[in-house]
Amino acid sequence: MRVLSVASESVPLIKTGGLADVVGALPAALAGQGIEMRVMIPAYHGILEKLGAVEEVWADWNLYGGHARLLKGSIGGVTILALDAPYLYHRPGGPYADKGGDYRDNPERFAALSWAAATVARDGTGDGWKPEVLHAHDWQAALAPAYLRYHGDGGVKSVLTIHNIAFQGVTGGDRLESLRLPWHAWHPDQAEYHGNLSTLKAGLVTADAITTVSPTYARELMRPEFGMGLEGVIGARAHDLSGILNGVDENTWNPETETAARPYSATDLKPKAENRAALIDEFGLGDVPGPLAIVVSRLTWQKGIDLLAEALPDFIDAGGGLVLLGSGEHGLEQAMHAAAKRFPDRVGLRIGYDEPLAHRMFAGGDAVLVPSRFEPCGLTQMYGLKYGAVPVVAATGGLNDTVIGASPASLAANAATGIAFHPVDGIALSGALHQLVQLYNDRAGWTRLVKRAMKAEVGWSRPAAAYGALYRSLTT
Ligand SMILES: Nc1ncnc2c1ncn2[C@@H]1O[C@H](COP(=O)(O)OP(=O)(O)O[C@H]2O[C@H](CO)[C@@H](O)[C@H](O)[C@H]2O)[C@@H](O)[C@H]1O
Repeated sequence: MRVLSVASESVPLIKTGGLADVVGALPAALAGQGIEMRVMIPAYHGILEKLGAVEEVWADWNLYGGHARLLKGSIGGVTILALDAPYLYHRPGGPYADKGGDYRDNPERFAALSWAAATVARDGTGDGWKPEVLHAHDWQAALAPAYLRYHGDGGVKSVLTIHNIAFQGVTGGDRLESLRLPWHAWHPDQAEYHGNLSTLKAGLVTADAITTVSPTYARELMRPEFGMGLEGVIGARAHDLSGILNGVDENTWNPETETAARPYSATDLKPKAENRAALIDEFGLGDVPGPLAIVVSRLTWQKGIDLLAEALPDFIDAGGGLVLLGSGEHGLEQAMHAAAKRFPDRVGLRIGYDEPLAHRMFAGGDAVLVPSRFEPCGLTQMYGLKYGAVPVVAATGGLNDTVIGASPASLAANAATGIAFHPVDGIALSGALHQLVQLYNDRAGWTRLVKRAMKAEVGWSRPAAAYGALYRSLTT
């Protein structure tokens, strides 16, 4: 089976968040299911250089205002279709924004990506490749299923995956025509959204199947607290919605083959203790008698970083330490700067984006904190499991599906793999950090917990089988 995956980012070419990890990992994961997946992304500045030799497989003289070409290349064994439209994608800033804020033509930039995807899915590419399924990710690609529905699908089925409902591609209704949507799409049952247009909604009402990245988030999305205005639309499609957990790329995230730190395994944890000491040195901390917690995250309200700032003093008081890597909202960066200044021996901070450092942190940390207010799936708690950095998570979304929280019962049954707290507020997080210190201080019990976490299944084989089954159910 052939599947065209279309998204705004994919590792190793371009990444701003977890979406890129998942889009980049799917093709290799699905190859084992007999599925040939090609990935279509915009050819942002610098992408073609990374691809090397490319072949033109489609072109359009007027794709939302210019001449666009689809260039086939490959990276890491994955076939990439890069949409080369410099008038849309060659910008000095990031993929969505620069210092001045979001690009004003984002709706058209990603409509163009969606249009190209729908067109080549329907008609095939110049090298004779035609998919049976188009798999679109998030609002940036969500118009692709809509174009198939409104302009003819040529027998191609569509799947739309929601990685984060907070981003809905909302724009003015006056863009209906410029986004090549028909007049009948301007309707509350279609793309109209409270007097505006939502590209995500357009995809949600037109895709043959909808997925999101965990079973718990699939259920949460139908509730007003999580659906962010789209709960009714999603509820109406409950029969076509499934939650498929993300996996972790175990070639990249594997303590046994780690190159950024000393490699280790569940049967030989000694190097992990050396990594811990090296991490404490790297951040210039003093003695940390309790657990050394890590955070690798975008610093946003979603990720509960403000709750962490609130709960931190008690944790430090109980002997804990924290190293944090991330960037994001100014106020949250300031709050973490203040904490690092207040507890220079126990709190280390690195504002920025640094993958090798992230590896060193998981390899040396005792626990990873993920206090998210909502979390569709979450990847860092799974890296934490794999690396024996025990996850301390809010019991929401995919965090709820991947971590078995410690309780007297789950510990006695030898089942716990982390700590889960609810409700998602500073008091409950403080309680969870208190539990972390207690568990850590029972050294034999702690080692058992670390080893159990490291055995949790977080790879791609199960999710890949679920996607394979979904594609087959649509095409047979
Ligand atoms: N400063 C930094 N330096 C280095 N690496 C950093 C970093 N900040 C973040 N990262 C990395 O970026 C990725 C973030 O992925 P997440 O799944 O945790 O969240 P995100 O909210 O971006 O993704 C959304 O999509 C994904 C994919 O479906 C869902 O898992 C998630 O719940 C949803 O919110 C991880 O690989 C993490 O290690």
